[in-house]
Amino acid sequence: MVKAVVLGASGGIGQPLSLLLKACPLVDELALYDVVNTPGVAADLSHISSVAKISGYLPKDDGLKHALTGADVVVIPAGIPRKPGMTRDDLFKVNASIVRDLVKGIAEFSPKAFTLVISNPVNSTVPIAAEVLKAAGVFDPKRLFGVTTLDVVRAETFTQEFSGLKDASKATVPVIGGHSGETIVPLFSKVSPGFQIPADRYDALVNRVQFGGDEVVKAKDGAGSATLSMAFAGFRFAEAVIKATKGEKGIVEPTFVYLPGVAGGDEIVKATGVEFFSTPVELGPNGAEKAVNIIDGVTDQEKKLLEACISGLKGNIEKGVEFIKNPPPK
Ligand SMILES: NC(=O)C1=CN([C@@H]2O[C@H](COP(=O)(O)OP(=O)(O)OC[C@H]3O[C@@H](n4cnc5c(N)ncnc54)[C@H](O)[C@@H]3O)[C@@H](O)[C@H]2O)C=CC1
Ligand SMILES: O=C([O-])CC(=O)C(=O)O
Repeated sequence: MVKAVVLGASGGIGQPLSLLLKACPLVDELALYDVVNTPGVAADLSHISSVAKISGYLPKDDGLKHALTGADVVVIPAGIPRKPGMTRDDLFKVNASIVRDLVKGIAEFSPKAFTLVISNPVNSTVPIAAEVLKAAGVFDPKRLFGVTTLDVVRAETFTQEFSGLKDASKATVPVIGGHSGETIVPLFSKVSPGFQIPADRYDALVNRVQFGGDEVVKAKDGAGSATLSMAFAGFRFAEAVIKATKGEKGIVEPTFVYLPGVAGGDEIVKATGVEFFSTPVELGPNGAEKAVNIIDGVTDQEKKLLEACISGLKGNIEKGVEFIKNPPPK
């Protein structure tokens, strides 16, 4: 039995993500929670003739508690998206407390659930989630993930003309670091099957992966950021976690984790100096089984990208940790 929960289920990401989870035969029960509109979204999805039993909750009548009780996988796309001219960090003011409060609910009602954080800024919201779980005494680093899959999906898509693959998702194009601008580091030297990026296209391609989110924000012109591609990516990662819990072997996806709590993570902390980092992670029945170090042997160009990534990431992580350890006055 797998119970999946979406917190922020009525939003631009939440609705298509809930649709994909409702259609997934691996999901037996799906609970939707949001501050608005969940009864309608749940009623709509309930007419779909798939396996998952669906329910929708609002904050009233202990909605969060009922949504989370018995959860195996909780996906969080709650919070405001960017408008043109904003950075992801500009979302911190609003989204930090949204994520904090939802994760407090997870700590109380479903402390063993796999928690997948989509809400931006991921570089800070995941450290916030970790600190909340730590404070409640229920933090298991193998069960907390920042969802950076959209960066990987973009990298696969934007390199398709070089990989030559009809189905770009069949390529492995590792993207590591964090999830904003220069903290996003595609490792084109580590693609498989091996293919070459022409030198004169390298900078533009790196930039497109790092700032792919801006492309969508600009095109939506004030109506939000990536939602459909994010729902695809969020579902891909959630499905990978679910398949791994069911015993499927060999599933490796980049994700933003607390490295000291994951096997192999210390080596990456030593190499990067940061404790939260997105790296390919082998998934298993208990979540993040192993953090794979793919930094060794990167090119000089990639080393430079990593330096910029790490200096940006440090501040983002610190900001999230501080938000819980030394909360701002109300
Ligand atoms: N990790 C990633 O790669 C990506 C992350 N994002 C982020 O995902 C978040 C959501 O984006 P959209 O779905 O486009 O925004 P949206 O505004 O369309 O939806 C957000 C939903 O969250 C709900 N919400 C707000 N406060 C809540 C609370 N306390 N509890 C439960 N639900 C609450 C809202 O009612 C709304 O339905 C944003 O922070 C965005 O930046 C977006 C794309 C990619
Ligand atoms: O750009 C944004 O704000 C949303 C996001 O994280 C992405 O599309 O990668």
